[in-house]
Amino acid sequence: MYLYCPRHKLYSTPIYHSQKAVVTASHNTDPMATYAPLWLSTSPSTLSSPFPRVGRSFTWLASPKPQQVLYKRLSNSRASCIFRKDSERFDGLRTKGNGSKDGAGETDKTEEKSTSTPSGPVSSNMTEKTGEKSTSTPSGPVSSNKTETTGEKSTSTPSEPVSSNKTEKTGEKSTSTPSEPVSSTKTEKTGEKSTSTPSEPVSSNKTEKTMEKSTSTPSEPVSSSKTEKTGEKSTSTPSEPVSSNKTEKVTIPPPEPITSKKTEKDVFETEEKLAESLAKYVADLSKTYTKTGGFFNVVLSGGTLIRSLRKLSEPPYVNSIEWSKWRVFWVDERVVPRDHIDSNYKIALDGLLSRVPILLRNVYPINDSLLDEAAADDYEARLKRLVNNRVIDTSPDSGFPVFDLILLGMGPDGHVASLFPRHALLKETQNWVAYLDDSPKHPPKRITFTFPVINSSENIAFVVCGFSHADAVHRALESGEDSVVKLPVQMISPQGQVKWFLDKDAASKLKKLI
Ligand SMILES: O=C(O)[C@H](O)[C@@H](O)[C@H](O)[C@H](O)COP(=O)(O)O
Repeated sequence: MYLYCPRHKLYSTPIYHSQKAVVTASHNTDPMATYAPLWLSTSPSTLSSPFPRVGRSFTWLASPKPQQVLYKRLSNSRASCIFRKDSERFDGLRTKGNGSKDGAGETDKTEEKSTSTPSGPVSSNMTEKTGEKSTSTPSGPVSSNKTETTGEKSTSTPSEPVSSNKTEKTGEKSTSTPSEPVSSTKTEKTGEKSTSTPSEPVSSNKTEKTMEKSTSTPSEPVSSSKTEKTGEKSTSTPSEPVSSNKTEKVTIPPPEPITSKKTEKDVFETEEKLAESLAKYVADLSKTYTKTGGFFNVVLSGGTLIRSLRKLSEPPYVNSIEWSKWRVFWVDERVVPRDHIDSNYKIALDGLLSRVPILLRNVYPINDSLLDEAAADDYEARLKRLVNNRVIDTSPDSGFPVFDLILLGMGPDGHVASLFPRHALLKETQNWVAYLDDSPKHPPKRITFTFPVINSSENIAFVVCGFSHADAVHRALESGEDSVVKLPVQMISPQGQVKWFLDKDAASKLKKLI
């Protein structure tokens, strides 16, 4: 099923059978503003009845084979339909950039070419391939595809044009079932349901490095438990046509009613077993996001997290993961030179990235020639260029960047990233990246993602080991809404999935294990 705007000869998102849509109001500057799309009951030649007016809802008819999906799923389970000319590529698509020097941290010349660096939250049109239906709960992309528009230049000779208007991701869902945890908890909250089908294994990405064959079998976490919470989620849509000076979008609730955002926690007997399960989780997500050409935008923390990711640099994952499709960012970073012992980039490079065939060009450390606030501003501007070039998704709701996976540690005081208890940055709601020079954890000067960015992530995984974290883990997972002063970790409430990887010590003060 397509939406079609006869006035602008624009096709739109193919819609699945029985989906409902509501046309909301639009900016009159928007080429689609004046007209809601005309429904195509079968193919462009047989247009269905005149299109509904703004504000009315209507049901998609039977669905012919969709061509291209052009919508971004909104965080509250609506998807805004963004049309494109049936014969034209996306405007703003870059031809293959001349790229920049390979190597981590080199400014990507094509990044620089983007004309605008959005000031606040960014909304951008995205290419979306069909998100195939899944029956399972979302852990993979809610629906996020990115047109590859920057010269994502590989360090190896690209076998195909590095940048094209090729779409990169399908809304595929991982079929990952983590190795049986001894305990894991699933908390159901209202959220969004992905509708992608379980992904098939991607072709393995042969690594240039040979590693000893690992004989380890996926680990058995100590315990796991699932609890269900339900809640209403508003999918408010304008009841009245809104004045014509707003952006008109077709908002499409998902084919099925929204379901739950899950918080899972797996507890493992040892850190070794945690590391094995964490590697499988990350590899499964990578497979989901990189299937049929998508990229996997991963965000790392500092601290002991990297050590727990070590299994990714061993077979089978070092060979099976499509590392060339990984892009790596940092949720926080110390404002020190990249080769400094305190640098999270150095920790990750030494502990993981130098051991896997990742393209260093797809690794985005901070610009270590900048100090203080400038380092944060620069990283934020860089992210916005990548968003503008459709390398990173944005949440159509909030305009903040949407990463596929953010891997977080947590301090004993409940800090996450470099967001510390009672710090002013906990209240930051506009900037994507903030600077602080009073970190209670050494070193004092850092940059950090803010909560709006962290909470826009499609998947968040906490990796926490050690008895010293047990109190904060208990407060994060069991203190509920009643705690007067929230720890930073309690302010993590993403639209996507949250999974906790805990060793027994860190989970030792949890009441509900099974
Ligand atoms: O740059 C940092 O320091 C980290 O990003 C920080 O947020 C870390 O993840 C926690 O402090 C947990 O650190 P440990 O895992 O070492 O306890």
